[in-house]
Amino acid sequence: MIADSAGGQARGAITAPLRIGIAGLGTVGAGLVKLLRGNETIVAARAGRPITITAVAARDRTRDRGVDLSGLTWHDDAAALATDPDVDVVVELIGGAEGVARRLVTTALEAGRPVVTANKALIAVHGAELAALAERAGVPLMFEAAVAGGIPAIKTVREGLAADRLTRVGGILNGTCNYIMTAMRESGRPFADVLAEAQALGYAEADPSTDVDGIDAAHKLAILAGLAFGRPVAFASVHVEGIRGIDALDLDFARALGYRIKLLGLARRRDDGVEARVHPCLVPEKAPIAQVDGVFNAVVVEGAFVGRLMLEGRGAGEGPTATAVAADLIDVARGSAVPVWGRSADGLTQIEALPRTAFHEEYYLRLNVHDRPGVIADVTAVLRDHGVSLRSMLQHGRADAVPQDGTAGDPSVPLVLVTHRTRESAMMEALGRIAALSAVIGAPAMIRIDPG
Ligand SMILES: NC(=O)C1=CN([C@@H]2O[C@H](COP(=O)(O)OP(=O)(O)OC[C@H]3O[C@@H](n4cnc5c(N)ncnc54)[C@H](OP(=O)(O)O)[C@@H]3O)[C@@H](O)[C@H]2O)C=CC1
Ligand SMILES: N[C@@H](CC=O)C(=O)O
Ligand code: NA
Repeated sequence: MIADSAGGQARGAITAPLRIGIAGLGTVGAGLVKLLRGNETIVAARAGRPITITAVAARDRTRDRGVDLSGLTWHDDAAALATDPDVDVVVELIGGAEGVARRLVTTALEAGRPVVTANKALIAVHGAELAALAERAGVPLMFEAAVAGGIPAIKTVREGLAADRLTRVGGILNGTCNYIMTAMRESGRPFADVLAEAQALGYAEADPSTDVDGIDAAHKLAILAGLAFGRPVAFASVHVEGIRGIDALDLDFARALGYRIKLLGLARRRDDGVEARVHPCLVPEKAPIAQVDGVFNAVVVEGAFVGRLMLEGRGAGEGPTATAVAADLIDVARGSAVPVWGRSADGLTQIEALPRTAFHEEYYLRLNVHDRPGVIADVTAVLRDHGVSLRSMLQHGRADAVPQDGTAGDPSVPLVLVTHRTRESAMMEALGRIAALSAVIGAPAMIRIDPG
């Protein structure tokens, strides 16, 4: 009986190994095999019994994964792990909100098997229904690796801070994007080169656009916000922007203004609802989060009683992620289980996040403008009309070379404006009008400013 074997240590009677089946033997799956074997004694001592791998599944049986799989049952259909009689706990490390990962997790929970997964897409999109399934079956569904890799983010928010009313959660939640922007800033290397490096290091998702378009960070933010605010956040309501629009010029201007650019996830409880969004932000370079570089993530939480805390650690890669998966397995082996969203799934409804028109921020704007008299007056007149107040302005010299739009006429120059706090609805309207000015070339760049 799974319930007995999973609850062994609590009753102090069962020392039989916890038998696990691993679906997915890529970066995380192979990393987990190495960790469980390399730290076998430590893991057994902390789990109260050995954790042994009995079965595995992946697509390509012939691929060398750098780990010895002899003696393990191989399943061509990963979903078969859910009903393998020699598997007590299913470990899902394939990825994706749909397809075989969803089928495997659903079938395993329906069959009364505990599940451990690193799959943020699955939990962010289907977390409410999976929580209900897990609760009905009375088995744990664990996903520490899904958010911020090796940082114990789930445990901290759901258990460590369970007594507080949390008001804010978020941070740097994607290692690939942070790695790319750090390298671009420090060495001026091109986006594509650094992305290829992040993929080779095992940081990126199977489809790296999930990382660079902000979706992976949004999955993690939706999960964190759901835990912090007690109800899952409807994933489709999370506002998402990635890093493709960040130009090397913006990194330089940010530096000149005393900021760094970070892709941040921000979820806040407000009187009128919950904000949940992912987008690049300028953060003051002295803010602790601005110092979090490379593959490192930072999880920031604020609560009425606890105040503010920030956890920092590696957010992606084999070792850190495998550590988080193994920690969940140790919890399952010990018989400790916490409700998926920190409270009963019965009647749990989703939160719809507020639309972007409700945001209220300071903004950095970069325009490419024809360098001719009256341009600044035209731009500032639009901002005035929409009640947007300017804090500072930067124009780097005069471009006396060829115009950037390739046409004859005035040369073009970047013009950078920083505003005071304003409603995003006003900023959106103003930007629409600014983009239509004859002196403005192409689409303006807009990046929000966060105190960090
Ligand atoms: N990489 C990281 O740093 C982190 C990843 N995660 C999450 O962990 C999970 C795994 O990520 P990662 O290890 O990087 O991914 P990889 O792409 O490295 O590995 C995916 C594995 O899944 C297997 N697989 C894919 N499709 C199928 C299928 N239809 N049936 C059976 N097996 C399949 C692949 O098989 P084969 O090898 O034969 O092709 C491969 O072994 C994802 O949910 C990811 O979001 C979470 C935190 C960090
Ligand atoms: N692709 C993700 C991996 C971990 O979640 C990232 O880069 O952070
Ligand atoms: Na984690």
